[in-house]
Amino acid sequence: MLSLEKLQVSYGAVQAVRSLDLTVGEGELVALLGPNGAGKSSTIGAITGLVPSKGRVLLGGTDISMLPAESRIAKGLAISPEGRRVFANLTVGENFRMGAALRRDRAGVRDDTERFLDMFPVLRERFAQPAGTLSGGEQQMLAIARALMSRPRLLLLDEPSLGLAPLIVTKIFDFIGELKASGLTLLVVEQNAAQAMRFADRVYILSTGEVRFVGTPADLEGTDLMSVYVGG
Ligand SMILES: Nc1ncnc2c1ncn2[C@@H]1O[C@H](COP(=O)(O)OP(=O)(O)OP(=O)(O)O)[C@@H](O)[C@H]1O
Repeated sequence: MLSLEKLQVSYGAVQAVRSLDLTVGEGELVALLGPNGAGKSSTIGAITGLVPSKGRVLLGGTDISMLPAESRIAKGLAISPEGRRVFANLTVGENFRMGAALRRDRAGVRDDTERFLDMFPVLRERFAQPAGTLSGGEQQMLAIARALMSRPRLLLLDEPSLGLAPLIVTKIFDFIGELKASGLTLLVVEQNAAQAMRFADRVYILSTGEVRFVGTPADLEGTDLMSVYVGG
């Protein structure tokens, strides 16, 4: 579904990502782990087209490297950004509609809205409330639901656990597990390795812009890679 070939991201003299090769198969959940400054957000930015990069980004076999960010969304990419960036002044309902802005199937949009409100009942209670008044965990749920409203082929989740209480983090990852079970393809960037590994088929560990490990969570057991690079 996603293939990164020799991806490079530089900010002036800083090489944030160096020749990264990464794949996410259809229906797979891949976790991208690594310490602060490893290049995880830069990788996500390069996939969405919001950060300039070199190398190739293929979505479903099609090279999207040259496409602007909005065209990539139209091709089936969606992101729940780091820091739960919802439209704070818009209501929860309006955030849902923004996520579905490119869709023309009204009945489908209605059905999906109901589906995600069933999954996150608290968002139904807050439907008419400005998103900025939600708690951190509620905003994270909304950011994910909004991304899902575009009916993506591939969902990118950038640090869904950031700044949330452990109980909420577990809830968010339970939901991510449900999304995977429904057949969605996911790339999840996380500092919280234990949660990310619960449902991951494969794990990439990135440090200073380079891959240090690729394999299954089981392959990681018995190595000291987690404590060396991720601290857990
Ligand atoms: N706009 C920028 N200008 C200059 N350097 C940047 C910029 N954005 C990121 N960097 C640098 O690139 C490197 C990778 O940053 P990136 O944000 O991709 O890492 P990360 O793995 O997402 O880290 P974190 O987990 O702390 O969010 C870091 O050294 C960072 O300082």
